[in-house]
Amino acid sequence: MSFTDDLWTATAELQQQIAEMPFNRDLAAGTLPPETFRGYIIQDAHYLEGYARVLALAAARAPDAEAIQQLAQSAGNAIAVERGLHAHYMGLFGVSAQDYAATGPSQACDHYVSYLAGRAALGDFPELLAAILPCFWIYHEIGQQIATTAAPENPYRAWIDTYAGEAFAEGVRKMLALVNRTAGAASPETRARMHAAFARASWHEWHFWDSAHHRRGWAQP
Ligand SMILES: Cc1ncc(CN)c(N)n1
Repeated sequence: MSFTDDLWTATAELQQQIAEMPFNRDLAAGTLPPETFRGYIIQDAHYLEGYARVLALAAARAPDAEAIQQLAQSAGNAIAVERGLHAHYMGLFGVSAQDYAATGPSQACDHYVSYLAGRAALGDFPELLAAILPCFWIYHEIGQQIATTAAPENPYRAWIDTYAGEAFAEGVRKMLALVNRTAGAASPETRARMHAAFARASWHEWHFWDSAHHRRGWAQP
C-alpha cells in the first residue's frame, strides 16, 4: 500500500461525506440552482488565484529540479486551465469583471487559502505538499464519480469533464507520485504531519462546498 493510499484510507469517512454532499449530488443530477453554481464559481476563481500562488511557493521550496518544474507548471495550469473553465461559466451566468471584483472571497475560501499559505510559510516541504494534494485528488475523484452518472446535457458538463478528464488525471498522477517520493524519504514524524495536513486540507474541501451550497459569505454583526 502506498503512502497516498494510507492518506486516503485514514480520511475515508470524510471522503465519503464529500462524495455525498448536496452540492455534488445536485451537480451530478444537473439540478444545482444556477445561483448556487454562480456563487461557487466566483469563490473558486478567488481560491485558484491563492492556490496558484501557494503552488509557486511550493515550487520555490522544492528539493530538486524535477519537483520545481512540476509544481511551477501546476501553478501555471491552475491559472490557465481552470480559469478558462471559470471564464466559460462566468460568461454563461452573466458574471462581469465588476461583479467578480465586487465579491470578495468568502470566509471558507479565505480560511482555506490562508491555511495553505500558512503551511507554505511555516510548514516544511513535505507538509506543504500533503496540504496541496486534496485540491487535485478530491476533485478528480468527485469528477470521475459524477461523470459516471451525469446526463450528457447536464449544464455543468464542462466542469465535470475538466475534472474527470485525462489532462487533469495526469496532473493528479504526477502529484501522487511526488507525494509518495517525498514521504519515502521522510521520517515517521514528518509523515505524521503529512497525514495531519492532508486531513485538514480535505476538511477545507468539504467546508468550501458546504459554504457554496449554503451561499455563505462572511458572518455579519
Ligand atoms: C476549492 C477547490 N478545490 C480544488 C479545486 C480543483 N483544483 C478547485 N477548483 N477548487
